[in-house]
Amino acid sequence: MEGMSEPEDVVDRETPGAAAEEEDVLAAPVVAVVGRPNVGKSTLVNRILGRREAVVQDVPGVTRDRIAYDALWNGRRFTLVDTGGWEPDASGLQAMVSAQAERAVTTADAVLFVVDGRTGATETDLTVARTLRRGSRPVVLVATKIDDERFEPDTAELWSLGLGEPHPVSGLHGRGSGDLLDVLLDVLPEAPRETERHGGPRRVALVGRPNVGKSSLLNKLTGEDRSVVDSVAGTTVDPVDSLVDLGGDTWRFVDTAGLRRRVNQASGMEYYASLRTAAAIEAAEVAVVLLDAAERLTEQDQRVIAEVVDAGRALVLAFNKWDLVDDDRREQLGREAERDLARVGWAPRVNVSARTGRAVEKLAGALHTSLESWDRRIPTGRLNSWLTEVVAQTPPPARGGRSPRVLFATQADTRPPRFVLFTTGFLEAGYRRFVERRLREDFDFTGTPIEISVRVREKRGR
Ligand SMILES: Nc1nc2c(ncn2[C@@H]2O[C@H](COP(=O)(O)OP(=O)(O)OP(=O)(O)O)[C@@H](O)[C@H]2O)c(=O)[nH]1
Ligand SMILES: Nc1nc2c(ncn2[C@@H]2O[C@H](COP(=O)(O)OP(=O)(O)OP(=O)(O)O)[C@@H](O)[C@H]2O)c(=O)[nH]1
Repeated sequence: MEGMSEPEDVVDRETPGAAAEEEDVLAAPVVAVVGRPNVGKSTLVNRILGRREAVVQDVPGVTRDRIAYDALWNGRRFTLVDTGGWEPDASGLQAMVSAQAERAVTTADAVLFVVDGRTGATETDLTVARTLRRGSRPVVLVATKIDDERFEPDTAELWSLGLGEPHPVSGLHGRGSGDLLDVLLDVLPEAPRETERHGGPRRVALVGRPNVGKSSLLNKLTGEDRSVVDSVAGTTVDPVDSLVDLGGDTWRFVDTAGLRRRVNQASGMEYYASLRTAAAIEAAEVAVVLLDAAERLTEQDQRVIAEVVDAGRALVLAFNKWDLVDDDRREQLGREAERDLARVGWAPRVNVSARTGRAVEKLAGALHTSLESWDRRIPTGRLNSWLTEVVAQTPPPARGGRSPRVLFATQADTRPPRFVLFTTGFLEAGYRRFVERRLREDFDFTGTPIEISVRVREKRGR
């Protein structure tokens, strides 16, 4: 930049157009940036983006800990996901960064693992490296803050992480970032992620507050005698999944080790339990939130549900312990659900009993329904003819004497369905909710959250 050592301009200055290229954006492979706080992730991301900071996912409250950007290098597009922004917590830092790495491994096509090149590898870095080595995604090891060649020899030590060659860069000045991106593109899959989606069983998270019967249900689903496959006792970051045959399909219940090892649920493990819940949801495509039908719905139930929705995963609500539910309780539960579960009125519900095995096969149907909605794409043409009609019937409310016009819409993504409305002005949240309700009525999005964002288009001066 300011005449420092070999400044590199890392970004092609081509600006991606809005709607016409939406498909390309979709197909772009995903690169997750993982690393401890303060190692220079954000600086590196900004360097790669040329400080354009094109926020793709700008819906507040939806992606608290992940921000995705469109990036372009040598004519190839990819989506860069900055997984930073954790509040470091003295006791939990290692676990948090590890969980973040686990998510990256399950959700990204490649990982940029960022280590402070001057500090060297810390305990946390070693733990993360272990997680990344176990995953199947290519990892590019980045040693940051190498502002000039004097520091370069220090980075050799990072070979010890077992992730191959460390790539020294200076996010601040750009040094080495071009080479890094070349290496990254080499390991990135050419094919869009879509092609990968059809391999393997679909991933399910079984979550819920303590004592709702998660272990019991899992045991029912897998058979009580199924041996615990995890051999590393006492670790909290090992994701161990269970394969479950249900309704003629095999499902991968993710991160179920904690459910099997009761010993881990001793006192003081609440923090880890919540971390696990978050990691399982992130790793899954659909979450079954288990509720205790015999008891009142609680705040904690609501929180778990909100976590699933905020993470953008498909959702199934399962009321467990149905063997304890009599007519009175059933009526009461109906009222509670109407009041407390209105926000997820779109989620399929099944009433099960882990104890008796009642209706557990019905879970399969609900899982399929939710996942189909989660995957659903409405072609742009159809979406727009529908939208024209909806807007004509009920135009957006005027603000300051003017009514914003809705120009067109596109479904920018699936899993979950994300829609972008292009408008001439601000659209109130109420109107967005109205559009969501109509979308649900007309296109059946049972079981999936929907995101709607609005882009205000500049006038073209005519
Ligand atoms: N000298 C030097 N300092 C850097 C470099 N990259 C980052 N830093 C500094 O390191 C500090 C942390 O950088 P960030 O990019 O915010 O680190 P981060 O990993 O995103 O941190 P979190 O937001 O906590 O995840 C800042 O003070 C940066 O200015 C670099 O290449 N050289
Ligand atoms: N009557 C009845 N009891 C059940 C049922 N499912 C689980 N329970 C009981 O509820 C209690 C909690 O079940 P768990 O399977 O340990 O619940 P959990 O959600 O795994 O609990 P944590 O490990 O604390 O998170 C146990 O006493 C179970 O026997 C059910 O369908 N009917």
